[in-house]
Amino acid sequence: MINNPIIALDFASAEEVYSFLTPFNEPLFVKVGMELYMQEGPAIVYKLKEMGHDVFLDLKLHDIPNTVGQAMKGLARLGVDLINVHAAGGEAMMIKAREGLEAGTLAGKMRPAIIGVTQLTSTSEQQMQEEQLIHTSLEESVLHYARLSKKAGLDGVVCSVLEAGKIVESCGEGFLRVTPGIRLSSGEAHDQVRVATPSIARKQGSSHIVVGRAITKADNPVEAYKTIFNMWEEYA
Ligand SMILES: O=c1ccn([C@@H]2O[C@H](COP(=O)(O)O)[C@@H](O)[C@H]2O)c(=O)[nH]1
Repeated sequence: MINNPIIALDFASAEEVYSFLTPFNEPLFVKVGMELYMQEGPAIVYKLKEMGHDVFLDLKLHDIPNTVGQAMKGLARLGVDLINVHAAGGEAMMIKAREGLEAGTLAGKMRPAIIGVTQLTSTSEQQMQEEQLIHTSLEESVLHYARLSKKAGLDGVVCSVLEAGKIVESCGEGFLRVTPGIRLSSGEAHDQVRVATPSIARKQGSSHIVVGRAITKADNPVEAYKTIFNMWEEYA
Protein backbone atom coordinates (compact mmCIF):
# COMPACT_ATOMS: atom_id res chain seq x y z
CA MET A 1 0.00 0.00 0.00
CA ILE A 2 1.42 3.40 -0.98
CA ASN A 3 1.69 6.09 1.68
CA ASN A 4 0.76 9.14 -0.39
CA PRO A 5 -1.73 11.52 1.26
CA ILE A 6 -5.18 9.92 1.10
CA ILE A 7 -7.73 12.25 -0.51
CA ALA A 8 -11.19 12.02 1.10
CA LEU A 9 -13.68 11.99 -1.79
CA ASP A 10 -16.53 13.46 0.24
CA PHE A 11 -18.81 14.13 -2.71
CA ALA A 12 -22.48 13.33 -3.26
CA SER A 13 -22.21 11.80 -6.74
CA ALA A 14 -19.91 9.89 -9.07
CA GLU A 15 -20.05 12.79 -11.58
CA GLU A 16 -18.56 15.17 -9.01
CA VAL A 17 -15.84 12.64 -8.24
CA TYR A 18 -14.87 12.21 -11.89
CA SER A 19 -14.74 15.94 -12.57
CA PHE A 20 -12.63 16.41 -9.41
CA LEU A 21 -10.19 13.63 -10.40
CA THR A 22 -9.79 14.49 -14.11
CA PRO A 23 -7.08 17.20 -13.72
CA PHE A 24 -4.89 14.96 -11.54
CA ASN A 25 -3.80 12.60 -14.29
CA GLU A 26 -2.02 10.21 -11.92
CA PRO A 27 -2.92 7.27 -9.70
CA LEU A 28 -3.86 8.49 -6.22
CA PHE A 29 -4.79 7.05 -2.83
CA VAL A 30 -8.43 8.02 -2.34
CA LYS A 31 -10.99 7.50 0.42
CA VAL A 32 -14.62 6.59 -0.17
CA GLY A 33 -16.65 7.44 2.90
CA MET A 34 -20.27 7.17 3.89
CA GLU A 35 -21.49 10.17 1.88
CA LEU A 36 -20.30 8.81 -1.47
CA TYR A 37 -20.86 5.10 -0.79
CA MET A 38 -24.45 5.63 0.37
CA GLN A 39 -25.22 7.44 -2.92
CA GLU A 40 -23.25 5.37 -5.41
CA GLY A 41 -22.72 1.97 -3.76
CA PRO A 42 -20.07 -0.57 -4.80
CA ALA A 43 -19.99 0.70 -8.43
CA ILE A 44 -17.94 3.77 -7.48
CA VAL A 45 -15.37 1.58 -5.74
CA TYR A 46 -15.01 -0.74 -8.76
CA LYS A 47 -14.65 2.29 -11.02
CA LEU A 48 -11.94 3.95 -8.87
CA LYS A 49 -9.98 0.68 -8.76
CA GLU A 50 -10.36 0.33 -12.54
CA MET A 51 -8.93 3.87 -12.88
CA GLY A 52 -5.82 2.66 -11.01
CA HIS A 53 -6.36 4.35 -7.65
CA ASP A 54 -5.71 2.81 -4.23
CA VAL A 55 -8.96 2.90 -2.23
CA PHE A 56 -9.62 3.27 1.51
CA LEU A 57 -13.25 2.29 2.15
CA ASP A 58 -14.12 4.31 5.26
CA LEU A 59 -17.47 2.88 6.40
CA LYS A 60 -16.51 2.53 10.09
CA LEU A 61 -18.57 -0.61 10.70
CA HIS A 62 -19.87 -1.01 14.27
CA ASP A 63 -22.42 -3.75 15.07
CA ILE A 64 -22.55 -7.17 16.67
CA PRO A 65 -19.63 -9.46 15.72
CA ASN A 66 -21.59 -11.75 13.39
CA THR A 67 -23.12 -8.86 11.42
CA VAL A 68 -19.80 -7.08 10.98
CA GLY A 69 -18.06 -10.33 10.01
CA GLN A 70 -20.63 -11.10 7.31
CA ALA A 71 -20.60 -7.51 6.03
CA MET A 72 -16.80 -7.61 5.77
CA LYS A 73 -16.99 -10.88 3.85
CA GLY A 74 -19.11 -9.10 1.22
CA LEU A 75 -17.01 -5.93 1.19
CA ALA A 76 -13.81 -7.97 0.67
CA ARG A 77 -15.00 -8.70 -2.89
CA LEU A 78 -14.68 -5.00 -3.80
CA GLY A 79 -10.89 -5.33 -3.79
CA VAL A 80 -10.19 -2.20 -1.72
CA ASP A 81 -6.79 -1.63 -0.14
CA LEU A 82 -7.82 -0.40 3.30
CA ILE A 83 -11.03 -0.70 5.32
CA ASN A 84 -12.11 0.07 8.89
CA VAL A 85 -14.36 -0.66 11.86
CA HIS A 86 -15.00 1.19 15.13
CA ALA A 87 -12.69 -0.23 17.81
CA ALA A 88 -15.47 0.55 20.33
CA GLY A 89 -17.31 -2.45 18.84
CA GLY A 90 -14.91 -4.59 20.88
CA GLU A 91 -12.29 -7.27 20.41
CA ALA A 92 -14.71 -10.03 19.35
CA MET A 93 -16.22 -7.75 16.69
CA MET A 94 -12.80 -6.80 15.34
CA ILE A 95 -11.72 -10.45 15.17
CA LYS A 96 -14.87 -11.33 13.21
CA ALA A 97 -14.26 -8.35 10.92
CA ARG A 98 -10.75 -9.54 10.09
CA GLU A 99 -11.89 -13.15 9.65
CA GLY A 100 -14.76 -12.00 7.41
CA LEU A 101 -12.32 -10.10 5.22
CA GLU A 102 -10.02 -13.12 5.02
CA ALA A 103 -12.93 -15.39 4.07
CA GLY A 104 -14.24 -12.99 1.41
CA THR A 105 -10.95 -12.09 -0.28
CA LEU A 106 -10.75 -13.65 -3.73
CA ALA A 107 -8.15 -16.39 -4.29
CA GLY A 108 -4.76 -14.99 -5.23
CA LYS A 109 -5.59 -11.49 -3.94
CA MET A 110 -4.28 -9.80 -0.77
CA ARG A 111 -6.86 -9.11 1.89
CA PRO A 112 -7.38 -5.37 2.49
CA ALA A 113 -5.56 -3.91 5.48
CA ILE A 114 -8.04 -3.37 8.31
CA ILE A 115 -7.82 -0.64 10.94
CA GLY A 116 -9.83 0.37 14.02
CA VAL A 117 -11.22 3.86 14.56
CA THR A 118 -10.15 4.96 18.07
CA GLN A 119 -11.61 8.35 19.02
CA LEU A 120 -12.85 10.43 16.08
CA THR A 121 -10.70 13.48 15.31
CA SER A 122 -13.81 15.62 15.84
CA THR A 123 -13.97 14.51 19.51
CA SER A 124 -12.44 16.56 22.33
CA GLU A 125 -11.36 15.14 25.68
CA GLN A 126 -14.18 16.98 27.45
CA GLN A 127 -16.80 15.65 25.03
CA MET A 128 -15.46 12.10 25.38
CA GLN A 129 -15.60 12.30 29.16
CA GLU A 130 -19.07 13.86 29.32
CA GLU A 131 -20.83 12.06 26.48
CA GLN A 132 -19.11 8.66 26.43
CA LEU A 133 -18.51 8.62 30.20
CA ILE A 134 -14.90 7.59 29.66
CA HIS A 135 -13.06 8.88 32.72
CA THR A 136 -9.51 8.94 31.45
CA SER A 137 -7.48 11.18 29.15
CA LEU A 138 -8.30 11.15 25.46
CA GLU A 139 -4.76 9.93 24.74
CA GLU A 140 -5.22 6.98 27.12
CA SER A 141 -8.52 6.06 25.48
CA VAL A 142 -6.93 6.16 22.01
CA LEU A 143 -3.99 4.05 23.21
CA HIS A 144 -6.36 1.55 24.80
CA TYR A 145 -8.29 1.16 21.53
CA ALA A 146 -5.00 0.87 19.61
CA ARG A 147 -3.78 -1.96 21.86
CA LEU A 148 -7.17 -3.69 21.62
CA SER A 149 -7.12 -3.39 17.82
CA LYS A 150 -3.65 -4.91 17.75
CA LYS A 151 -4.74 -7.76 20.04
CA ALA A 152 -7.61 -8.50 17.63
CA GLY A 153 -5.11 -8.83 14.77
CA LEU A 154 -5.90 -5.55 13.04
CA ASP A 155 -3.24 -3.77 11.01
CA GLY A 156 -3.50 -0.36 12.63
CA VAL A 157 -5.81 2.43 13.71
CA VAL A 158 -7.38 5.73 12.76
CA CYS A 159 -6.29 8.33 15.31
CA SER A 160 -5.23 11.95 15.32
CA VAL A 161 -1.67 13.13 14.75
CA LEU A 162 -1.51 14.02 18.45
CA GLU A 163 -1.58 10.35 19.49
CA ALA A 164 0.44 8.84 16.61
CA GLY A 165 3.83 8.92 18.36
CA LYS A 166 2.58 7.14 21.48
CA ILE A 167 1.00 4.45 19.29
CA VAL A 168 4.34 3.80 17.59
CA GLU A 169 5.93 3.36 21.04
CA SER A 170 3.16 1.06 22.22
CA CYS A 171 2.23 -0.95 19.10
CA GLY A 172 5.34 -0.68 16.90
CA GLU A 173 6.26 1.03 13.64
CA GLY A 174 4.55 -1.64 11.51
CA PHE A 175 1.13 -0.87 13.04
CA LEU A 176 -0.60 1.76 10.84
CA ARG A 177 -1.48 5.25 12.19
CA VAL A 178 -3.91 6.72 9.68
CA THR A 179 -4.59 10.33 10.66
CA PRO A 180 -7.40 12.58 9.42
CA GLY A 181 -7.84 16.12 10.81
CA ILE A 182 -5.12 17.49 8.52
CA ARG A 183 -5.08 21.22 7.90
CA LEU A 184 -2.64 23.74 6.45
CA SER A 185 -1.65 26.21 9.17
CA SER A 186 -3.85 28.89 7.56
CA GLY A 187 -6.81 26.52 7.10
CA GLU A 188 -10.14 26.45 8.91
CA ALA A 189 -10.60 23.49 11.31
CA HIS A 190 -14.35 23.14 10.44
CA ASP A 191 -15.81 20.34 12.62
CA GLN A 192 -12.40 18.83 13.44
CA VAL A 193 -10.92 19.23 16.94
CA ARG A 194 -7.58 17.38 16.94
CA VAL A 195 -5.83 18.86 13.90
CA ALA A 196 -2.27 19.18 12.59
CA THR A 197 -0.37 20.06 9.43
CA PRO A 198 1.09 17.41 7.08
CA SER A 199 4.65 18.26 8.25
CA ILE A 200 3.76 17.82 11.91
CA ALA A 201 1.93 14.59 11.07
CA ARG A 202 5.08 13.15 9.49
CA LYS A 203 7.31 14.31 12.34
CA GLN A 204 4.94 12.97 15.03
CA GLY A 205 4.60 9.49 13.57
CA SER A 206 1.58 9.25 11.24
CA SER A 207 1.99 6.47 8.71
CA HIS A 208 -0.72 7.97 6.47
CA ILE A 209 -2.63 11.26 6.38
CA VAL A 210 -6.23 11.71 5.23
CA VAL A 211 -7.07 15.06 3.68
CA GLY A 212 -10.51 16.16 2.53
CA ARG A 213 -11.61 19.78 2.45
CA ALA A 214 -8.08 21.26 2.42
CA ILE A 215 -7.87 19.75 -1.09
CA THR A 216 -11.43 19.28 -2.34
CA LYS A 217 -12.56 22.82 -1.43
CA ALA A 218 -9.32 24.52 -2.55
CA ASP A 219 -9.43 26.95 -5.49
CA ASN A 220 -6.88 24.72 -7.20
CA PRO A 221 -7.12 21.17 -5.80
CA VAL A 222 -4.14 19.85 -7.79
CA GLU A 223 -1.91 22.63 -6.41
CA ALA A 224 -3.24 22.04 -2.88
CA TYR A 225 -2.52 18.32 -3.21
CA LYS A 226 1.04 19.04 -4.43
CA THR A 227 1.67 21.40 -1.50
CA ILE A 228 0.43 18.81 0.98
CA PHE A 229 2.34 16.01 -0.77
CA ASN A 230 5.59 18.03 -0.58
CA MET A 231 5.09 18.92 3.09
CA TRP A 232 4.44 15.24 3.84
CA GLU A 233 7.44 14.02 1.82
CA GLU A 234 9.86 16.64 3.15
CA TYR A 235 10.20 14.92 6.53
CA ALA A 236 10.08 11.31 5.26
O1 LIG B 1 -11.59 10.17 13.17
C1 LIG B 1 -11.90 10.37 11.97
C2 LIG B 1 -12.21 9.36 11.09
C3 LIG B 1 -12.50 9.66 9.79
N1 LIG B 1 -12.51 10.92 9.34
C4 LIG B 1 -12.81 11.17 7.91
O2 LIG B 1 -11.70 11.83 7.28
C5 LIG B 1 -12.14 12.86 6.42
C6 LIG B 1 -11.59 14.18 6.87
O3 LIG B 1 -12.09 15.22 6.07
P1 LIG B 1 -11.60 16.74 6.22
O4 LIG B 1 -12.42 17.47 5.20
O5 LIG B 1 -10.13 16.74 5.91
O6 LIG B 1 -11.88 17.19 7.62
C7 LIG B 1 -13.67 12.78 6.39
O7 LIG B 1 -14.03 12.00 5.28
C8 LIG B 1 -14.02 12.05 7.66
O8 LIG B 1 -15.18 11.25 7.51
C9 LIG B 1 -12.21 11.94 10.20
O9 LIG B 1 -12.21 13.14 9.82
N2 LIG B 1 -11.90 11.64 11.50
